[in-house]
Amino acid sequence: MDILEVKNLCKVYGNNEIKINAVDNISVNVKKGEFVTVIGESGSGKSTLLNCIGGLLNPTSGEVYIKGKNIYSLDEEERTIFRRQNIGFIFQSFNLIAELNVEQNIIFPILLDYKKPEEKEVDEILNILGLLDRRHHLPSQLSGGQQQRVAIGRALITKPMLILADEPTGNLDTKTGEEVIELLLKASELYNQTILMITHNLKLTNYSKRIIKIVDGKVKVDVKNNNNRGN
Ligand SMILES: Nc1ncnc2c1ncn2[C@@H]1O[C@H](COP(=O)(O)OP(=O)(O)OP(=O)(O)O)[C@@H](O)[C@H]1O
Repeated sequence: MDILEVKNLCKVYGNNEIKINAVDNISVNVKKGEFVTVIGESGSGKSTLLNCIGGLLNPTSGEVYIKGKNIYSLDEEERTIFRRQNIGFIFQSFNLIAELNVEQNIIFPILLDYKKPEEKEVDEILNILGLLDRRHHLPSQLSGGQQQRVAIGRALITKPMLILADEPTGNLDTKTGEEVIELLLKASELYNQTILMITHNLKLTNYSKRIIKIVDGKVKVDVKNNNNRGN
């Protein structure tokens, strides 16, 4: 079964006078374990698409199935719980909580579900992301690349099947960006997770087997990349 099915998705911003078809009838399927990069010019609709897929932004029409569940058939509260349990988000601005240390930031999503984090699993994530010796540091005491690794840890800790990443390397230099993506792939392979990642950095598409190009809210190209290094 495909982990993600997007059917005839549309998102229109504005009203009759100024109407923007930000996502214009997109249908796309993604299999479990796939790493897909999403590219396209600024304003082409990439973030809108990702936010609709992630249940953060209600589409105007169309359907999003995750693990066979139509997420927009759920009410808001059900969707929030489903999202927390099944989707990990990584954003360009790391969105860490300044007052919490590395370990506390990573386990935060588990605490939100009133669960107790497994020490072994936290150590495993810290280890794979190279953060074991930073576990008690605050975000302000970390480099950009380290902060993004914490954000990745936070996205992975609940072992969601789907990771949605919006320009995760946008605030990092090229080398750090590549290192972070390599760690993201290593970690997600461990849990057989599916990743949909928006990037402006075409070099990063080399890591993925599949590239989707968005033009004016539509899927223009959906190709398999033979030159992949990751996955
Ligand atoms: N809240 C909003 N209200 C009105 N229009 C919006 C809103 N958010 C986005 N848009 C418009 O929708 C279109 C798609 O925007 P979106 O942010 O999805 O593009 P993007 O491809 O992610 O761009 P970028 O690469 O610059 O982040 C753009 O024309 C944008 O101006």
